[in-house]
Amino acid sequence: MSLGHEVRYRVRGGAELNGTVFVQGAKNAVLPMIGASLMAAEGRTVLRNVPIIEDVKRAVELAQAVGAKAELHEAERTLVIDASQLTSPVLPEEIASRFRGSFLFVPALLHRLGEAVIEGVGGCNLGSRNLDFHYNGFKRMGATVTEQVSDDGRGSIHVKAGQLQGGTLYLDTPSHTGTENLLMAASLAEGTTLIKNCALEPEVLDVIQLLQRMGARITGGGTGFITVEGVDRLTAVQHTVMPDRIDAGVLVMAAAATGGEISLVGASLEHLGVAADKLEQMGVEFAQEGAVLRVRRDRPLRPINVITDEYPGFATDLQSPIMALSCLADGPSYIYERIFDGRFKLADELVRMGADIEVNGNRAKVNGATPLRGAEVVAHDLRTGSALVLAGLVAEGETTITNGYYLDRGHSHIAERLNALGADIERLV
Ligand SMILES: CC(=O)N[C@H]1[C@@H](OP(=O)(O)OP(=O)(O)OC[C@H]2O[C@@H](n3ccc(=O)[nH]c3=O)[C@H](O)[C@@H]2O)O[C@H](CO)[C@@H](O)[C@@H]1O
Ligand SMILES: C=C(OP(=O)(O)O)C(=O)O
Repeated sequence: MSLGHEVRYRVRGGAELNGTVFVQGAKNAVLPMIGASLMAAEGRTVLRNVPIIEDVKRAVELAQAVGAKAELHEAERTLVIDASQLTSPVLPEEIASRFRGSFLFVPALLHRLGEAVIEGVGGCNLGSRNLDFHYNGFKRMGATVTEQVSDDGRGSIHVKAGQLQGGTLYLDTPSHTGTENLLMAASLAEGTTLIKNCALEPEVLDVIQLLQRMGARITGGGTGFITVEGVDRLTAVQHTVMPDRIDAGVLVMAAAATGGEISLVGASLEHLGVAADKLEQMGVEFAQEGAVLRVRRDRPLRPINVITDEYPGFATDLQSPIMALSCLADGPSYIYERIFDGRFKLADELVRMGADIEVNGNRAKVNGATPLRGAEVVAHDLRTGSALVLAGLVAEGETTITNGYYLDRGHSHIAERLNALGADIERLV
């Protein structure tokens, strides 16, 4: 199977961005929602405002691989899932290893089939990305977790459970997908579950809303302590996926990089958390007008200090884009990456474009402002990809970004949307 790494993006820099752009539905909300929809044993779940991205296409393939009927109606941005006949507990490597969200199918498989076989979990390669919080939680609910190696040396993890039992669970740190997985597991477990140290991300709250609509009894979302009273069954419902705050943040930074004024339909300043404050300090002006966020930057960018943190802290997924933006700010910017230990591969690519960046472990110093020039650069992960698009928008000449599949994993029609604002970007296959 092609990995799609031959996709490239060509960006010609120099244009100011102006106009109106739509923020896509949230990748990190729709993926757990697809997992949740597999818990409904009857009826059809209808998810609206679904982003048309590669991760969603993989999730649809994975839902089909375990026996569900899943139809993605791209023009309507609507996904219809009928999970009445789940037939296989296996998350096959060729699909599951291409996106992190595959692991969010495990609770549904445990409840519906009594087991899940995980042949691989993908996602951006950001250093160590363990799943111990998830496995420990499932075990505390009565599941057994074993690793098996087949004759050809391929490993897989088998999680088995009769009826999962409620109990007291915790996350060592407030893991985003960890919270979602334990919430889903607890929703159909017998008895009451308390989950401590839960993630507060807006996507987690959106997933809770979907689960509640399906009949789950969940309280405490957004507080760090969540209580779930297990129920016997969940019902298929309709839900509209929240807007993607990371997509919104990248679009804000595109306007910040080029200057100009854009209106983001569906963006919420509140969802940007501390990132909004940091961008304001850099010189970006915001005006929230209902569901539309107006963004303008008409003075020189100032340097910034960024520490990534769980929500409402500065989102790690916006760290790469702000590194690119910092190259344009007049003076030294400091970035401290606290969530992932392998998220600075971008620095070398930006240096290739003329940036001056010193990396020391999980800290980086960006010495701005340096003029950027077009170059052939590599997207090492999704957010490196979006950061390089930002750099390409202001670089002199032409930038070619290889490994474009990563961008396609998380941004829907990014070239078309930016071109409508005045950019010059081509997706080359
Ligand atoms: C599909 C999805 O929603 N992806 C998002 C999710 O990833 P994901 O849910 O994988 O990220 P986590 O919040 O779980 O990870 C945060 C930190 O906890 C560590 N950890 C996590 C789980 C575990 O069992 N053991 C462990 O040690 C990780 O290695 C990492 O250092 O949140 C990240 C942090 O906001 C985002 O960058 C990703 O875009
Ligand atoms: C790290 C990311 O995603 P995933 O967890 O799906 O790899 C991301 O969205 O930047």
